[in-house]
Amino acid sequence: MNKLCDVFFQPMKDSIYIKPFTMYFTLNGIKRNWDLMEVHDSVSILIYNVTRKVLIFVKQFRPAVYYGKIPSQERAGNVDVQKYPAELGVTIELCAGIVDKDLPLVEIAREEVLEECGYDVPISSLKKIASYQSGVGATSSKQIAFYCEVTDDMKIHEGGGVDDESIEVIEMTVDQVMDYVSKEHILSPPSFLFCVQWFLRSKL
Ligand SMILES: Nc1nc(=O)c2ncn([C@@H]3O[C@H](COP(=O)(O)OP(=O)(O)O[C@H]4O[C@H](CO)[C@@H](O)[C@H](O)[C@H]4O)[C@@H](O)[C@H]3O)c2[nH]1
Ligand SMILES: [Mg+2]
Repeated sequence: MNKLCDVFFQPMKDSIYIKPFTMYFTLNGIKRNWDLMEVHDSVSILIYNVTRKVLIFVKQFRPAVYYGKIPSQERAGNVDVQKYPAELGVTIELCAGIVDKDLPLVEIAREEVLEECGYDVPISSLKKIASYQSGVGATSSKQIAFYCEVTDDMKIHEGGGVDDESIEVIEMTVDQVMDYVSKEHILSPPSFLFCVQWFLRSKL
């Protein structure tokens, strides 16, 4: 249960996570410009616990998702959190993290599995599924998705993330995940959908 309060929005000041730019260019003789953001690349990991045959995901409050749930006319001043509770911004995602260190991607993926989900896995257990653009309209970052099988005895702590992260680790059976992805709208990113479909297609 997330306890949310004191919510308000402000135009962004300098950020180490997001750098906005306008790109000016001439393409096929036509002068144009495009507003975009530089963001970090990322890794994501689809984790399957073979001991109990469950997929491991993370549930977390996403400010950007929450923002999207607040009607524009109610974004000035403090947000009424009774009317707009934290749950509106809670997503189900793959374990994932930004590439903000000069380390091999597979090592960053291994660290995320440990920090967010509590499983201490060997590098050799991480298999690359795909590499793709995580955004194309406003951001240019790419994401590299891995698949990782774990066993119960690799679990060395509860997970939950580091520093101010507040992550809940959840487990779903194959039936539960099939049911979840067939809902009318799911609060999960496309990378989640893609990797789950990949799993259902190639691992079952
Ligand atoms: N953006 C931002 N603004 C802040 O003000 C801000 N303040 C702190 N941070 C820090 O950024 C890090 C974000 O956590 P992760 O490294 O675990 O990355 P994720 O948020 O899981 O994002 C991944 O997974 C997503 C789902 O697949 C994809 O969509 C993303 O592309 C992908 O990067 C944390 O250390 C957090 O403390 C901010 N980050
Ligand atoms: Mg993360």
